[in-house]
Amino acid sequence: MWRPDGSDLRPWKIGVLISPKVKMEPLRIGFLGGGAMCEAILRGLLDKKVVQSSDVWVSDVAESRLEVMRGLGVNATANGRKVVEKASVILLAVKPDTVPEVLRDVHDLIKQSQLLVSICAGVPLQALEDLVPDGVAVVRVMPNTPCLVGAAGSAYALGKNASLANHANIVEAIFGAVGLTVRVPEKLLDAVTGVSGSGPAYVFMFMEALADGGVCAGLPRDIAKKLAVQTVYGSAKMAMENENMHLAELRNRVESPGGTTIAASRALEANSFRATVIGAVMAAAQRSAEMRTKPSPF
Ligand SMILES: NC(=O)C1=CN([C@@H]2O[C@H](COP(=O)(O)OP(=O)(O)OC[C@H]3O[C@@H](n4cnc5c(N)ncnc54)[C@H](O)[C@@H]3O)[C@@H](O)[C@H]2O)C=CC1
Ligand SMILES: O=C(O)[C@@H]1CCC=N1
Repeated sequence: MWRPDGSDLRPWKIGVLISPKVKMEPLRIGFLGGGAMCEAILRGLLDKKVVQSSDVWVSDVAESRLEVMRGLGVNATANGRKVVEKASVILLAVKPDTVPEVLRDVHDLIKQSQLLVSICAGVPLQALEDLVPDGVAVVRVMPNTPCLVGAAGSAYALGKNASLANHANIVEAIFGAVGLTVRVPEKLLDAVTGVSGSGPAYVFMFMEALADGGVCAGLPRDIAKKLAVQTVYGSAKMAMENENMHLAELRNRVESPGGTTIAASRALEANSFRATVIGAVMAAAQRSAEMRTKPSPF
């Protein structure tokens, strides 16, 4: 269950809550890749005190990223092998096309007692399992950048060696501390990427356009931005607090007969707003599926 403030979601408590038989050690997390997502997850975990900074190791090839990590008080190194030696959970957070070389470099160090968690878009469990020693548990997670503020939406799928009682518990402890988590069959992770993995970008774009609309209608930019962001935040809060109500019902309550909102809704429909958003989700989901065979050229 998601608790927006992340309270009482420390891993040992999760272990007790979900399965009284599971006794979990404090997490030692090793990130391979210290970029934007590592930072978002890590800041969220440190903020919620799910791990101590001394129990976190991060490797990156960029010195500038290692500096950022040292600034967070965690152990930072250019050597991924040191990270794997220390961690109980290895969190793979490099770009998808870098995954094979990064895992080959540490292959001989990975033990069956460790869990590999990959957040890399489009990289299948089978490919990950082929890159680690036999029997090692692997979980694929698709989180999103709101990890940073404890409001992520993450979905995960368990690999063939990962168990519900143990490995799902660990993943829930990590990603549940920084937002909502759901378990899905792996085949749905491309769709998840289209909705929530990439989703924050569409929402930021929408807020930007909403603010621009305000400026177009005469508002000063700072006021337009504040109102646009608050409107998205307040609407999301209402949708969460009325989860049994259809989203169209919430919309209809704003649309007074003959009023301003229905005029705007008509303009949005005339410009295929919903079809455009659905098309964007499909484009991201298709790109996620395609990344298995066509990696990024960049
Ligand atoms: N950015 C997002 O919103 C989301 C990203 N993801 C996934 O997370 C992964 C990371 O994405 P970002 O953090 O956005 O990318 P990023 O480019 O910010 O971070 C990747 C980091 O890996 C480092 N790196 C490159 N080669 C390395 C190596 N051999 N060893 C160690 N580090 C190395 C880079 O220097 C960089 O700092 C990707 O696979 C992406 O698909 C998943 C969900 C959301
Ligand atoms: O754009 C990307 O490929 C990554 C995966 C999900 C969000 N960002």
